[in-house]
Amino acid sequence: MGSPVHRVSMGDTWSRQVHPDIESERYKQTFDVERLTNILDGGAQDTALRRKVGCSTTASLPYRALSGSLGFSLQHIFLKALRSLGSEEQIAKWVPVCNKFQIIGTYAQTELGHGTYLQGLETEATYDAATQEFVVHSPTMTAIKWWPGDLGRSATHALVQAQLICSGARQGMHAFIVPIRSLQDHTPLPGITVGDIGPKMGLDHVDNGFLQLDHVRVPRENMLSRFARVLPDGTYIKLGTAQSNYLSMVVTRVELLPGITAELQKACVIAIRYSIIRHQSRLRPSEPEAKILDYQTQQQKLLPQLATAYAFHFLARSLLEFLHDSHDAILDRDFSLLPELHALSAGLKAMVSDFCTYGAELCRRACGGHGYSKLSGLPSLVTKVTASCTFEGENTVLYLQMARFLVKSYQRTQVSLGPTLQRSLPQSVAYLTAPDLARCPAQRAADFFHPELYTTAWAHVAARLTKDSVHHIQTLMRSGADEHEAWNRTTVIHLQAAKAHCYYVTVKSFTEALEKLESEPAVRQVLRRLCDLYALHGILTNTGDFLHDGFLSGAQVDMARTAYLDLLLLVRKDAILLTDAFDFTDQCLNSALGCYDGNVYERLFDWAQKSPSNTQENPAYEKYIRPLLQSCRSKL
Ligand SMILES: CCCCCCCCCC(=O)SCCNC(=O)CCNC(=O)[C@H](O)C(C)(C)COP(=O)(O)OP(=O)(O)OC[C@H]1O[C@@H](n2cnc3c(N)ncnc32)[C@H](O)[C@@H]1OP(=O)(O)O
Ligand SMILES: Cc1cc2nc3c(=O)[nH]c(=O)nc-3n(C[C@H](O)[C@H](O)[C@H](O)COP(=O)(O)OP(=O)(O)OC[C@H]3O[C@@H](n4cnc5c(N)ncnc54)[C@H](O)[C@@H]3O)c2cc1C
Repeated sequence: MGSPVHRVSMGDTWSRQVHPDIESERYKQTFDVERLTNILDGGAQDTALRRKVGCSTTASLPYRALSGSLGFSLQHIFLKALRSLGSEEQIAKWVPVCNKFQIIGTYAQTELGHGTYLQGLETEATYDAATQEFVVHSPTMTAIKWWPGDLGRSATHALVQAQLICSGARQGMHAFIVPIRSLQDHTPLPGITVGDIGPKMGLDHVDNGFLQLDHVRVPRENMLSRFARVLPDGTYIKLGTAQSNYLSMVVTRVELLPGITAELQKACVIAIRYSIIRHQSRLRPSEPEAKILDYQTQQQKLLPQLATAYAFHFLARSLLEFLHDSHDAILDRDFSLLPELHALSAGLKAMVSDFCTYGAELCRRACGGHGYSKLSGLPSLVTKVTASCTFEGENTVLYLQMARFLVKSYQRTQVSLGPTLQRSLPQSVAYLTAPDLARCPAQRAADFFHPELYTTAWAHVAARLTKDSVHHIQTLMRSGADEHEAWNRTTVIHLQAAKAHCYYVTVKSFTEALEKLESEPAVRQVLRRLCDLYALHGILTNTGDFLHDGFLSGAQVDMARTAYLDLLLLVRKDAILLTDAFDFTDQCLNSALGCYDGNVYERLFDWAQKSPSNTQENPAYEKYIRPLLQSCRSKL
């Protein structure tokens, strides 16, 4: 078993001596950090493998190690789309050349004029039976592909999502592999205009690009044909549903979750380690300046974020398991699980990216001025995770997809009650037919430490908001609105229902993960506190939803708050160990505030002196400052 990676630090002078403030936080080990790391990885062997790969590859290529941002991430998405949408023959042809990086792929779906509304995509792929080719074309300016990652300067091939036109009809969005640059000299191929879309808010290591296609011809075999086929004479054979070619987005949304969650985990590691080193003001006039993590408000800022980072780890694992269990069936064209999988992937990607963005920014602000310094690693982390609220589906739109699924599920309970329905409702919405608990049974604060109690509370609120949204639609339609207007005028309530449902799913997946840890009592206890904290933090930041119909009384909210504040003190004791368990190397954190050894000030000063503004000639002096000073002097 390799040495814990979080001790593989910057390798600079200060790595040799751990700061006493942070060292003392590691003495009292209430649980085995290495065991928790193993649990997060899925086992000791997985930890060893991750460390081996992580250290040998990223550390040996320093540019890759910085903040863990790897290049060519779209190759992975190109491959996933290929595996979801391609036939076995197409997979056999294209996957090996991708794996060997003989080609560099990107996923080109979004256009200048459309990102969300896929039915509005304008790029066309018209079948020419005479030559058995597709003519892929951007008919308008707004059809130009815009945003695909690695397209600006790197990709040689694009998986282009286009409206298929064959047998004289438009057949909807289909995927086509289009070579865009020469494999000999990387110049754009005939009919291809390609480049970078220019500066962005973050993700500077990714060359997001544009692609304009002028009647580019590709062979018939380049249309990914798992769910649809075009015969040599142009006959269109549909093998899936209207949304089959959306499958790659479902897969990507699920598989992005661990990476998005890792950004919040890193922000928590940096901010919590810094909050142990940073002393500021006094808790008692007679005492030395306090570690800022000893202020209750600092605990309230950071520790629920730490709980969220752990909650999302187990949520992502549970959704990945669901994807792996259902993906093969879907590839075999059994679409029975697809609606639930789509709804969960959409809603949970929206929630995880929303909360990770909010949490990373909260961690940054909790570090005061040094959190505004790029040397903290936090600003780049915040701008990077912010992008996840938009890419792979803009969050509002994705929450509404979840809401659509909740409404349809609830409507099913209205047409036929009875035991058969309970079995047939998808597992994630089974609570819609469960007997409703009108009132929370809590009698004292300690009752809120029972997962069953807070899971039921979340299910109650999610069910009420879903029913509320359906009744709102029905009321509007009775007053004369058509279904589309009624839907749109209810979307604010739909969003509330979708968010409550996503929070319920997360709480449930965390409690289920804990049930599997019976053989790890110490780790289970510390994770149980985080699960309690995550659930109660959600209740206390949405008390209105729980008070609304009297499910919780005011007195019970006070009990929940008492339990919550007690939890902050308990989790505070294990905070450093819980951040160590994520096992990020210092290179990956790329932060002067978050290093394992805690020597913050030495690194801030050292890194500042090494920053370009201190190591390069200052042209401003000769050009502006000296003339200014001289002109002012001459007037004295
Ligand atoms: C280090 C950094 C690494 C970064 C990597 C970043 C990579 C980013 C790559 C990208 O961003 S790729 C582009 C991603 N773009 C999107 O995600 C587009 C989002 N828009 C959509 O998914 C659809 O247009 C939308 C769901 C919003 C609407 O779909 P529709 O236009 O078909 O309409 P509608 O909402 O009426 O859905 C019709 C039916 O299809 C179903 N449906 C929609 N999307 C589906 C889907 N994906 N899978 C399965 N079913 C789906 C939907 O549930 C519904 O079923 P029911 O009629 O039974 O209710
Ligand atoms: C960093 C980054 C990387 C990306 N990488 C890729 C890539 O590799 N490949 C690729 O194809 N694309 C990529 N994209 C594009 C991304 O997928 C789109 O930006 C995203 O799907 C949103 O579409 P849009 O930009 O057209 O926004 P729009 O859909 O125009 O949304 C704008 C606003 O309108 C609202 N809105 C839109 N439709 C509705 C609706 N039906 N109901 C309510 N509100 C609505 C949205 O909520 C949002 O507030 C990337 C984007 C970013 C930021």
